Amino acid sequence: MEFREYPDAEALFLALASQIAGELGQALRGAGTATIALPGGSTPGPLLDLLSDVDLDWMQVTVLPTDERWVPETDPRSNARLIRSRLLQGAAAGARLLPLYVPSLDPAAAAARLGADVSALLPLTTAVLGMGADMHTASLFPEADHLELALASDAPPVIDMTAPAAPEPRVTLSAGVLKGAMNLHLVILGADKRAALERAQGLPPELAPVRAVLDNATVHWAE
Ligand SMILES: O=C(O)[C@H](O)[C@@H](O)[C@H](O)[C@H](O)COP(=O)(O)O
Repeated sequence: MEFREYPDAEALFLALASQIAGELGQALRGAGTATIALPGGSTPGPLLDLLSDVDLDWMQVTVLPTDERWVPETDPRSNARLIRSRLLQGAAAGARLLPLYVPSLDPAAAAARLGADVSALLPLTTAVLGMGADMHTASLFPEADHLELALASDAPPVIDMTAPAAPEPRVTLSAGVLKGAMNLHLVILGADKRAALERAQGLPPELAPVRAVLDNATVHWAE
Protein backbone atom coordinates (compact mmCIF):
# COMPACT_ATOMS: atom_id res chain seq x y z
CA MET A 1 0.00 0.00 0.00
CA GLU A 2 1.28 3.43 -0.96
CA PHE A 3 -0.06 6.39 1.07
CA ARG A 4 -0.12 9.89 -0.44
CA GLU A 5 -1.14 12.88 1.69
CA TYR A 6 -2.24 16.16 0.10
CA PRO A 7 -2.55 19.67 1.59
CA ASP A 8 -6.24 19.75 0.69
CA ALA A 9 -8.93 17.92 -1.32
CA GLU A 10 -8.46 20.16 -4.35
CA ALA A 11 -4.78 19.27 -4.60
CA LEU A 12 -5.69 15.58 -4.22
CA PHE A 13 -8.26 15.63 -7.01
CA LEU A 14 -6.01 17.61 -9.37
CA ALA A 15 -3.11 15.20 -8.88
CA LEU A 16 -5.29 12.08 -9.10
CA ALA A 17 -7.11 13.28 -12.22
CA SER A 18 -3.76 13.86 -13.88
CA GLN A 19 -2.51 10.42 -12.85
CA ILE A 20 -5.67 8.68 -14.08
CA ALA A 21 -5.49 10.59 -17.37
CA GLY A 22 -2.00 9.15 -17.81
CA GLU A 23 -3.16 5.63 -16.95
CA LEU A 24 -6.04 5.73 -19.41
CA GLY A 25 -3.91 7.37 -22.09
CA GLN A 26 -1.24 4.69 -21.77
CA ALA A 27 -3.86 1.95 -22.12
CA LEU A 28 -5.37 3.64 -25.17
CA ARG A 29 -1.96 3.94 -26.80
CA GLY A 30 -1.22 0.32 -26.02
CA ALA A 31 -4.32 -1.87 -26.16
CA GLY A 32 -6.43 0.75 -27.92
CA THR A 33 -9.11 0.56 -25.21
CA ALA A 34 -9.32 1.39 -21.50
CA THR A 35 -11.68 0.73 -18.60
CA ILE A 36 -12.26 2.63 -15.40
CA ALA A 37 -14.42 1.74 -12.41
CA LEU A 38 -15.60 4.62 -10.25
CA PRO A 39 -17.21 4.79 -6.81
CA GLY A 40 -20.42 6.45 -5.74
CA GLY A 41 -20.97 8.58 -2.68
CA SER A 42 -20.18 12.17 -1.85
CA THR A 43 -16.42 12.13 -2.43
CA PRO A 44 -15.69 11.52 -6.12
CA GLY A 45 -17.76 14.32 -7.75
CA PRO A 46 -14.89 16.81 -8.16
CA LEU A 47 -12.65 14.07 -9.57
CA LEU A 48 -15.29 13.17 -12.15
CA ASP A 49 -15.64 16.85 -13.11
CA LEU A 50 -11.89 17.12 -13.71
CA LEU A 51 -11.73 13.86 -15.69
CA SER A 52 -14.62 14.98 -17.92
CA ASP A 53 -12.36 17.73 -19.30
CA VAL A 54 -9.40 15.46 -20.07
CA ASP A 55 -8.55 15.20 -23.77
CA LEU A 56 -8.64 11.43 -24.40
CA ASP A 57 -10.18 9.11 -27.00
CA TRP A 58 -13.09 8.57 -24.62
CA MET A 59 -14.99 6.65 -27.31
CA GLN A 60 -12.60 3.78 -26.55
CA VAL A 61 -13.09 4.00 -22.79
CA THR A 62 -15.61 1.90 -20.85
CA VAL A 63 -16.75 3.31 -17.53
CA LEU A 64 -18.57 1.35 -14.84
CA PRO A 65 -19.49 1.87 -11.19
CA THR A 66 -17.51 -0.10 -8.60
CA ASP A 67 -20.90 -0.86 -7.17
CA GLU A 68 -24.51 0.26 -7.46
CA ARG A 69 -27.36 0.95 -5.16
CA TRP A 70 -30.41 -0.97 -6.39
CA VAL A 71 -32.25 2.12 -7.62
CA PRO A 72 -33.05 3.42 -11.12
CA GLU A 73 -30.99 6.23 -12.62
CA THR A 74 -33.88 8.60 -11.90
CA ASP A 75 -33.01 8.19 -8.20
CA PRO A 76 -30.49 10.68 -6.77
CA ARG A 77 -28.74 7.80 -5.03
CA SER A 78 -27.85 6.10 -8.31
CA ASN A 79 -24.10 5.78 -8.93
CA ALA A 80 -24.70 5.49 -12.69
CA ARG A 81 -26.56 8.80 -12.42
CA LEU A 82 -23.56 10.34 -10.65
CA ILE A 83 -21.21 9.12 -13.39
CA ARG A 84 -23.47 10.30 -16.22
CA SER A 85 -23.99 13.73 -14.66
CA ARG A 86 -20.42 14.45 -13.55
CA LEU A 87 -18.13 12.46 -15.89
CA LEU A 88 -20.00 11.75 -19.14
CA GLN A 89 -20.05 15.42 -20.08
CA GLY A 90 -17.79 17.56 -22.28
CA ALA A 91 -14.74 15.71 -23.60
CA ALA A 92 -15.81 12.49 -21.86
CA ALA A 93 -19.38 12.49 -23.14
CA GLY A 94 -18.56 9.75 -25.67
CA ALA A 95 -17.34 7.16 -23.17
CA ARG A 96 -19.34 3.91 -22.86
CA LEU A 97 -21.08 3.40 -19.52
CA LEU A 98 -21.80 -0.11 -18.27
CA PRO A 99 -24.49 0.38 -15.59
CA LEU A 100 -24.82 -2.27 -12.89
CA TYR A 101 -28.52 -1.58 -12.24
CA VAL A 102 -30.75 -3.65 -14.57
CA PRO A 103 -34.39 -2.51 -14.27
CA SER A 104 -35.99 -5.79 -15.32
CA LEU A 105 -33.95 -8.00 -12.97
CA ASP A 106 -33.42 -8.42 -9.25
CA PRO A 107 -29.87 -7.87 -7.92
CA ALA A 108 -28.93 -11.54 -7.94
CA ALA A 109 -30.09 -12.09 -11.53
CA ALA A 110 -28.43 -8.85 -12.64
CA ALA A 111 -25.15 -9.84 -11.00
CA ALA A 112 -25.23 -13.17 -12.83
CA ARG A 113 -26.13 -11.46 -16.13
CA LEU A 114 -23.42 -8.79 -15.78
CA GLY A 115 -20.65 -11.26 -14.95
CA ALA A 116 -19.78 -11.97 -18.58
CA ASP A 117 -19.83 -8.27 -19.55
CA VAL A 118 -17.48 -7.36 -16.69
CA SER A 119 -15.21 -10.37 -17.23
CA ALA A 120 -14.69 -9.21 -20.82
CA LEU A 121 -13.30 -5.92 -19.48
CA LEU A 122 -10.73 -7.40 -17.11
CA PRO A 123 -8.23 -6.44 -15.93
CA LEU A 124 -9.55 -2.95 -15.33
CA THR A 125 -7.14 -0.23 -16.40
CA THR A 126 -8.04 1.86 -13.37
CA ALA A 127 -10.30 1.45 -10.37
CA VAL A 128 -11.08 4.24 -7.94
CA LEU A 129 -12.58 3.34 -4.57
CA GLY A 130 -13.99 5.25 -1.65
CA MET A 131 -14.28 3.96 1.86
CA GLY A 132 -16.79 4.34 4.67
CA ALA A 133 -15.86 4.97 8.29
CA ASP A 134 -17.03 1.38 8.88
CA MET A 135 -14.19 0.27 6.57
CA HIS A 136 -16.43 -0.83 3.69
CA THR A 137 -15.37 -0.18 0.12
CA ALA A 138 -17.51 -0.42 -2.99
CA SER A 139 -20.43 -2.41 -1.55
CA LEU A 140 -18.21 -4.79 0.38
CA PHE A 141 -19.75 -4.04 3.74
CA PRO A 142 -19.01 -5.66 7.12
CA GLU A 143 -21.78 -8.17 8.01
CA ALA A 144 -23.04 -8.19 4.42
CA ASP A 145 -24.83 -11.37 3.35
CA HIS A 146 -22.43 -12.26 0.49
CA LEU A 147 -19.22 -10.70 1.82
CA GLU A 148 -17.41 -14.03 2.21
CA LEU A 149 -18.19 -14.88 -1.42
CA ALA A 150 -17.12 -11.43 -2.63
CA LEU A 151 -13.77 -11.79 -0.85
CA ALA A 152 -13.08 -15.30 -2.18
CA SER A 153 -10.36 -15.77 -4.81
CA ASP A 154 -12.83 -17.65 -7.04
CA ALA A 155 -15.64 -15.09 -6.59
CA PRO A 156 -17.81 -14.21 -9.58
CA PRO A 157 -16.91 -10.73 -10.89
CA VAL A 158 -20.24 -9.17 -9.88
CA ILE A 159 -22.10 -10.01 -6.69
CA ASP A 160 -25.40 -8.93 -5.15
CA MET A 161 -25.12 -7.72 -1.60
CA THR A 162 -27.35 -6.68 1.26
CA ALA A 163 -25.94 -5.29 4.48
CA PRO A 164 -27.26 -3.73 7.69
CA ALA A 165 -25.35 -0.50 6.89
CA ALA A 166 -26.61 -0.24 3.29
CA PRO A 167 -29.98 1.55 2.90
CA GLU A 168 -30.85 -0.56 -0.16
CA PRO A 169 -29.76 -3.78 -1.86
CA ARG A 170 -26.51 -3.46 -3.78
CA VAL A 171 -24.54 -4.99 -6.61
CA THR A 172 -20.76 -4.79 -6.38
CA LEU A 173 -17.59 -5.74 -8.19
CA SER A 174 -15.78 -8.46 -6.27
CA ALA A 175 -12.64 -7.84 -4.25
CA GLY A 176 -10.70 -9.83 -6.86
CA VAL A 177 -11.85 -7.61 -9.72
CA LEU A 178 -11.01 -4.46 -7.78
CA LYS A 179 -7.57 -5.50 -6.55
CA GLY A 180 -6.80 -6.93 -10.00
CA ALA A 181 -7.02 -3.48 -11.58
CA MET A 182 -3.78 -2.38 -13.20
CA ASN A 183 -4.08 0.87 -11.25
CA LEU A 184 -6.03 0.97 -7.98
CA HIS A 185 -6.72 4.18 -6.07
CA LEU A 186 -8.46 4.58 -2.72
CA VAL A 187 -9.64 8.16 -2.09
CA ILE A 188 -10.48 9.18 1.47
CA LEU A 189 -10.99 12.57 3.07
CA GLY A 190 -10.94 13.61 6.71
CA ALA A 191 -9.53 12.46 10.03
CA ASP A 192 -12.26 9.86 10.70
CA LYS A 193 -11.51 7.94 7.51
CA ARG A 194 -7.77 8.13 8.11
CA ALA A 195 -8.34 6.62 11.54
CA ALA A 196 -10.57 3.95 9.99
CA LEU A 197 -7.83 3.15 7.48
CA GLU A 198 -5.35 2.71 10.32
CA ARG A 199 -7.79 0.37 12.10
CA ALA A 200 -8.38 -1.63 8.93
CA GLN A 201 -4.70 -2.43 8.58
CA GLY A 202 -4.86 -4.46 11.76
CA LEU A 203 -8.06 -6.35 10.92
CA PRO A 204 -9.04 -9.22 8.60
CA PRO A 205 -11.10 -8.39 5.49
CA GLU A 206 -14.14 -10.08 7.01
CA LEU A 207 -14.25 -7.29 9.61
CA ALA A 208 -12.63 -4.56 7.50
CA PRO A 209 -13.46 -5.28 3.83
CA VAL A 210 -11.24 -2.45 2.55
CA ARG A 211 -8.33 -4.57 3.85
CA ALA A 212 -8.92 -6.93 0.91
CA VAL A 213 -7.69 -4.31 -1.58
CA LEU A 214 -5.22 -2.23 0.46
CA ASP A 215 -2.06 -4.14 -0.50
CA ASN A 216 -2.66 -3.26 -4.17
CA ALA A 217 -3.90 0.30 -3.64
CA THR A 218 -2.46 3.78 -3.66
CA VAL A 219 -4.29 5.65 -0.90
CA HIS A 220 -4.90 9.36 -1.52
CA TRP A 221 -5.78 11.32 1.62
CA ALA A 222 -6.47 14.91 2.55
CA GLU A 223 -7.97 16.43 5.69
O1 LIG B 1 -21.88 3.37 -3.65
C1 LIG B 1 -21.17 3.90 -2.79
O2 LIG B 1 -21.62 4.59 -1.85
C2 LIG B 1 -19.69 3.78 -2.87
O3 LIG B 1 -19.19 3.05 -3.83
C3 LIG B 1 -19.17 3.55 -1.49
O4 LIG B 1 -18.28 2.49 -1.33
C4 LIG B 1 -18.52 4.87 -1.09
O5 LIG B 1 -17.29 5.00 -1.78
C5 LIG B 1 -18.30 4.92 0.40
O6 LIG B 1 -19.56 4.67 1.03
C6 LIG B 1 -17.80 6.33 0.80
O7 LIG B 1 -18.83 7.23 0.51
P1 LIG B 1 -18.58 8.81 0.69
O8 LIG B 1 -17.64 9.22 -0.37
O9 LIG B 1 -19.96 9.41 0.53
O10 LIG B 1 -18.02 9.01 2.09
